[in-house]
Amino acid sequence: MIDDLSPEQRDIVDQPLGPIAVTACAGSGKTKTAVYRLATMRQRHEGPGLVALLSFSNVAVDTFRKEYAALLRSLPMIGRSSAVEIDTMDGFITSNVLRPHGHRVMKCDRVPYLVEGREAFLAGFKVYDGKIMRPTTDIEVACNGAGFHFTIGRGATALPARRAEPALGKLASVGAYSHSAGRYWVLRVLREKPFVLRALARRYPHILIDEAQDIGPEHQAILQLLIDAGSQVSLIGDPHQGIYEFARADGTFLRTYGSRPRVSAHNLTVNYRSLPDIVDVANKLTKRADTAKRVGAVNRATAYYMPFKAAERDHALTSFRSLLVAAGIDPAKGVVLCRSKPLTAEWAGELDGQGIGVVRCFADAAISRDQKRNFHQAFNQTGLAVSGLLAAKHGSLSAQLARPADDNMRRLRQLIWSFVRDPTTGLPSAALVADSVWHPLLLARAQALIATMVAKFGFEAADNLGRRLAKTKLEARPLVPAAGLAVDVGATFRTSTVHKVKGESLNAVLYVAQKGHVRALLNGTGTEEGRIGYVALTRAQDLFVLAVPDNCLVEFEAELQALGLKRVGFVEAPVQPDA
Ligand SMILES: Nc1ncnc2c1ncn2[C@@H]1O[C@H](COP(=O)(O)OP(=O)(O)OP(=O)(O)O)[C@@H](O)[C@H]1O
Repeated sequence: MIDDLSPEQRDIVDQPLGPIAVTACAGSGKTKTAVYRLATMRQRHEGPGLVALLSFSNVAVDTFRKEYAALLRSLPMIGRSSAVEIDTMDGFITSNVLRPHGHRVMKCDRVPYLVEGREAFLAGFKVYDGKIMRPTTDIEVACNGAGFHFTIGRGATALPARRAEPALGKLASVGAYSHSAGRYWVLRVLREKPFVLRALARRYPHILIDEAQDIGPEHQAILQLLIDAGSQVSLIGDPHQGIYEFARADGTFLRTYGSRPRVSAHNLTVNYRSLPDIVDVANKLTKRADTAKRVGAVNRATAYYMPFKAAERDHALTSFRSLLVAAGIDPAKGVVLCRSKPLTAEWAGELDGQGIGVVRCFADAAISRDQKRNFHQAFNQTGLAVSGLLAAKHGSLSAQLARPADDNMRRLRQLIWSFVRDPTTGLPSAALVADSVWHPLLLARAQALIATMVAKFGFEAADNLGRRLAKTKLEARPLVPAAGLAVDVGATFRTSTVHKVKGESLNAVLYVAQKGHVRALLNGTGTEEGRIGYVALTRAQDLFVLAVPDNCLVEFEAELQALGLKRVGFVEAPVQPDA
């Protein structure tokens, strides 16, 4: 069954059942290794319980599910057992602990639900930070050994437990929790209700965690409880790709796990994704000696740096396009990566959002639908807006829409989907001038939608819909520029933050760096900023271009060249034979 694995992958897959730790380089086939390992674990595990494969993004989980299903189809001898579970780490703890058992510590009379932070009813849930009242959903909970440490706000102001815990408890009493509070409640369930922990460890005797460098202290504490209760936990990941330090995930668990007694440690050192020049640059950054499986064309560089002027974005993009054409890569496959969301929006040509509160949510939904073509996001944003037009007691509407539990909720979901989909009768087009054309249409249609929800679904509307739907901060311009509506996707590159493309393989990458990002990249993977640059670099299969602000080029040029990057200036696109 493991013919198409490399020897080092096969060795990992073939290990006896029991905890293992795999430290791997970028592009080393962790996905394939994890999926095959899951299959052999399942095959070897006798007795009750499930084998779980957990990761940290929905995209990774979808990929694992597809690849595992394909593996099962191609290998009838391992049976079509369904006794594996593939989920995100948060999905796993939500469905196994929070939803079935959260009420035991949250003291609520309903199934707990996640709030995003913008739901209107949250206005009634605030906490005093010693100076001002702040939203309870802004409380960050950190696991602090056997206890917890609470902070709030951008400055991470410490919040005493005597204030934080009652505030979290009040929100929990209506069933609501934020992302951060969710992990707090899970830990409390597992620590305070030992029978839940025992049952969980029995149900999941083997757990394999992918992207294990992203395990933060709270997830680690949850896993440690499971290990102590008898689960065998294996980790696979790349410590150089740890880019969730804001969630205090610094890769320590993965780096040290292999030295624990009874945990066998392994490495993956062959990069199947990138051409050798790119792997060489990656090796210099990580001080590793990984090898490239692919072979590059003679005399063609694949890793470049390119000076650019901040005010001349189009010029830089044209140069990137020329490089793609010269390398024989379809320009539509080029991806522009940026460090931050605002920089990404700037390079994608997006304008700032408009409106406030509920109207801002509707405006964001129109932009998601008409510019980003992301209908799912548009639906979620509309759900949030609609819940802001209903009485506070319907605060869990967005969560219910995401997982409709009965026919009534399914019908409502359809109604809201029709509103989202149709710019002529529902959510008005983002191409309309926001304050004078888009807003009056939205006002009438959103009020009609709420009237239907009241009459046919028994909801209660919020007070003063007109005020909630006011046109404050809408401007005399469309929500998106006319060009942003172009369906000609070939003309524009996909633009993304580095975080969003983690785990992906991309043909060609333009990493748009600011001065600090270049410095961090050159310094290697010892800092999170450096690891973000490393993740951007290692997504590239055939071409990597680092865009460096021209006013700091002199400072960096020698180091860029020492790293193995070649300088590119403006390159004319060769004339196409069929042009
Ligand atoms: N044994 C193999 N032979 C040939 N190709 C392989 C092998 N294993 C993996 N690959 C290919 O290598 C590429 C990279 O694999 P994958 O995306 O799983 O890498 P990864 O280890 O998750 O990388 P990263 O952590 O950088 O995202 C994929 O295209 C995959 O099909």
